[in-house]
Amino acid sequence: MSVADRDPQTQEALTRTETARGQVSRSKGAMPLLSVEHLVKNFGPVRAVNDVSLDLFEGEVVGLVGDNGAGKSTLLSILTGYHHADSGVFRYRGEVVAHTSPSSSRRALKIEMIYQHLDLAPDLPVWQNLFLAEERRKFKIFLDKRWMRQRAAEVLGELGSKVKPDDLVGALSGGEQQVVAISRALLFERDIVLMDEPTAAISLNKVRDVLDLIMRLRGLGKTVVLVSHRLEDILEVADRIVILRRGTIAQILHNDHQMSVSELARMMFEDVVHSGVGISDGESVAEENR
Ligand SMILES: Nc1ncnc2c1ncn2[C@@H]1O[C@H](COP(=O)(O)OP(=O)(O)OP(=O)(O)O)[C@@H](O)[C@H]1O
Repeated sequence: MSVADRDPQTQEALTRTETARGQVSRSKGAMPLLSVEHLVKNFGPVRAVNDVSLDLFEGEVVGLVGDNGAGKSTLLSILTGYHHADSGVFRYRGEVVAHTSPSSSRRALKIEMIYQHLDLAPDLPVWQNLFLAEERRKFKIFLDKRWMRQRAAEVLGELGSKVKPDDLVGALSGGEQQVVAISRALLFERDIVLMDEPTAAISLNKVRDVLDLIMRLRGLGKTVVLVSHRLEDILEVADRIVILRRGTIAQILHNDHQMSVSELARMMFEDVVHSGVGISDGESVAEENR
């Protein structure tokens, strides 16, 4: 598509990505928290992730968007160690990390994944859910319940939640359960929180709470990667928006909070990578970042 074929609204939005490119360049001095370089993942003949390079910085919210099948979930599942990349490099604070498993994701890359269907045990209280499989023991034998309850109360407080450590998870609302899942990131001092469609399964009036929670995490210096089909949520909270198309980063936009949902949707589906209007394609932006 030529520049002349593009409607004015889209052209205006595209021009704004020039600013995105500049902003990313200006952050050149900052060391990325996590860099992925040239990630590739094939499922048989399907290339789900195709040469993806991306830097994540401390205390930013990155919205990851794309059509169905664009590769969003696969990219997240590589970051969580659930899937292995066929090739690619991971750097945490500049150091190359051999990232091969969910445990290396949590411990070496400091990533916590919040799944859409929150992976919580409804019959257990909040504090037990928080420490599930990572309980603290006294003298290596007895569960240190007092300490765990106290830590649980502290992190819930940091997130500004009214949820109590002894509340039964099954009795909490969807939004409150999100708080519990996210609390684990604080408890175990993860740096990066990946969220896959966190607002898809909750009632509309609780969406606000989840978006506030994301902003609170950002305020605490955490990096959040948010995958969502609700573009209005992405536009509200993301600092940068990464558009994936057929496994490739098509664009990285700086969110100036001026873009409309329809503009972003148009950019998701419009083939602009090779349009020659100076739009930052993923690879060149990632290169600039380094
Ligand atoms: N386990 C798998 N086996 C085979 N193909 C897969 C597998 N997981 C994903 N794919 C394929 O990889 C591509 C990317 O899928 P992925 O689920 O990552 O996309 P997505 O952007 O998350 O899509 P959606 O928004 O629909 O969840 C698709 O073509 C999909 O069919």
